Amino acid sequence: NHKKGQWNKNIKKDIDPLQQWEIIGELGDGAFGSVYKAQNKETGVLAALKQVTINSEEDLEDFSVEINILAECVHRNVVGLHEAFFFDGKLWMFIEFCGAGALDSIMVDLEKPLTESQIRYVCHEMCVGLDVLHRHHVIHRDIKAGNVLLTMDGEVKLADFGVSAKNTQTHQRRDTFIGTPYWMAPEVILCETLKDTPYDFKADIWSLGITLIEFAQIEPPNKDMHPMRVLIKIQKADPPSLDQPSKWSKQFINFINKCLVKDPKQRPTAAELLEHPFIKDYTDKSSILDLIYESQKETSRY
Ligand SMILES: COc1ccc(Nc2ncnc(-c3cccnc3Nc3cc(NC(=O)c4cccc(C(F)(F)F)c4)ccc3C)n2)cc1
Repeated sequence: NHKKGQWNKNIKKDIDPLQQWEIIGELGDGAFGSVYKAQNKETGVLAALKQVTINSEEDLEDFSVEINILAECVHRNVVGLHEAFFFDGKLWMFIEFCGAGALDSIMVDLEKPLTESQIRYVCHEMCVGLDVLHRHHVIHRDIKAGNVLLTMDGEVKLADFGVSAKNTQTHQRRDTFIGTPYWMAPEVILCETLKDTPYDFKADIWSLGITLIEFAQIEPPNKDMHPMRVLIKIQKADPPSLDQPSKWSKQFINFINKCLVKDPKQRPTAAELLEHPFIKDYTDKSSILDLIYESQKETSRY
């Protein structure tokens, strides 16, 4: 019917994805449907496949936002969309497979935090990825170690498994539920006017600061506190900092302090952070390749 929204050009219609792709495994049960490992029959390329049953036009619009974000923000530091299908009442998203998985699982498997040189490299790559998203008016809104993927050759990619990312252009807000509070910026909790203003992308910069503490200590600050109490504490208390500052460089501590400023107007942009001495021109991936090697040895032990 003519009322149907303009069809999303990034989604292939009425083609059976399993003609081109073969499902070769499961990647655990996600919040939205389940996620599989798939392989392209022709090219051998690996993908993470998410199938979502579409029950309404609104569902389709919601997931179209996600597909449009990925189709628009094509960059080595943002997880890539191979292709998307609408078939058999389901949306099929084939995402480039990142072989080493998410950084929170790596730290949990190895039962240790990242070293400062590993944090410097990952932080640099995350700032480049955030700059790409923010330049496309996309706010991630759930930056944390669990949404940072690593490929086997040490590439760092921003992902969003909770799918809270919001495309300010379409002002379509993803599900209104509050995500995990530990990484949440003060203004996001208070719903201050700054939420929907040119500063709302600054929330990702605060979450980046919290994520750097998570990389250094395996957990974000206040992790053992009840989530509701955390919301109040983030509002009231001074910004968190590293438990053992003497273990870390002055530059690292200074970088975190720059991200964890409560007033979003005073927080730097991702582009400005890329000029900070802690990460400026830092592209040495050797320390993260060691981490991936250790992590693969650890998990292949079973
Ligand atoms: C041992 O465990 C693992 C786990 C994951 C992996 N590798 C991997 N590589 C790529 N994707 C995934 C993945 C895992 C679970 C759920 N979803 C995954 N990818 C995925 C991501 C998305 N969407 C986004 O990441 C996304 C959505 C909105 C915005 C954004 C962003 F703002 F970051 F660009 C990103 C959509 C569909 C899929 C299948 N997992 C390898 C081993």
